[in-house]
Amino acid sequence: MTALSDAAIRVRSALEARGLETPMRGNNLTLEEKQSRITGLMTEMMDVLGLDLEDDSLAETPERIAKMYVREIFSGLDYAHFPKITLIDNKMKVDEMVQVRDITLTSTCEHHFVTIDGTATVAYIPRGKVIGLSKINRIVQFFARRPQVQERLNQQILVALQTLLESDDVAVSITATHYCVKARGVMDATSTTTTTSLGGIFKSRPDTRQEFLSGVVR
Ligand SMILES: Nc1nc2c(ncn2[C@@H]2O[C@H](COP(=O)(O)OP(=O)(O)OP(=O)(O)O)[C@@H](O)[C@H]2O)c(=O)[nH]1
Ligand SMILES: [Zn+2]
Repeated sequence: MTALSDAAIRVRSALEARGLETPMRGNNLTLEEKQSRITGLMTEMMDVLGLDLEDDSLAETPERIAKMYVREIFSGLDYAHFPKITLIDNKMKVDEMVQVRDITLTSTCEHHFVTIDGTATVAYIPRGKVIGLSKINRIVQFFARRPQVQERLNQQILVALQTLLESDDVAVSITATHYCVKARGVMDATSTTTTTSLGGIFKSRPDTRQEFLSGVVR
């Protein structure tokens, strides 16, 4: 088993303490065991649907789906995949907002297991440390690679960054299309959902809040 990084352990504890962790019971299965179990279950599901698993196009679908779940779209359930975090001392004494806009976000709705397709905007006010820019995108991706509801995803990214930066002054907003709304059910092809979580002075100071939100709403 891979040892978890200090960053991963601290982020997981912070989420647990706030009741924001994804509901997980965990188990001792290895990646290979998970893949093999899901392959069997997908084979059964396709069989129940009456599909011909001997067809050359369908034969490997159960295995493909299992690999996709475990190693790609649900890989964020395992903190062994938490990104390596680079923090540097704020020697340049930045004290204004750093804002990263339009971070690509692809997640999966936990109610229907279909795609959530959107973007995230993240901002923070540097205190003692500055975080490597790409690490913000990687943290967004890590939590997106779980079955999610957008509200929890938004909060998990916020708390992860607050924990790593040791500062409350972080803001996160996500705008996304839910394919469970667009491609089935209510079949609304145009609506998008925006969620926002504000911490520290983003919440308490109207001008800071406004500066962040003006970068989100175009
Ligand atoms: N708050 C929230 N709701 C979500 C999210 N993703 C999907 N949902 C909603 O979860 C709800 C599940 O409702 P149910 O009535 O159990 O499911 P359903 O019968 O498939 O409902 P319809 O989607 O209305 O057909 C739906 O209203 C979805 O739109 C999300 O990220 N946040
Ligand atoms: Zn859904």
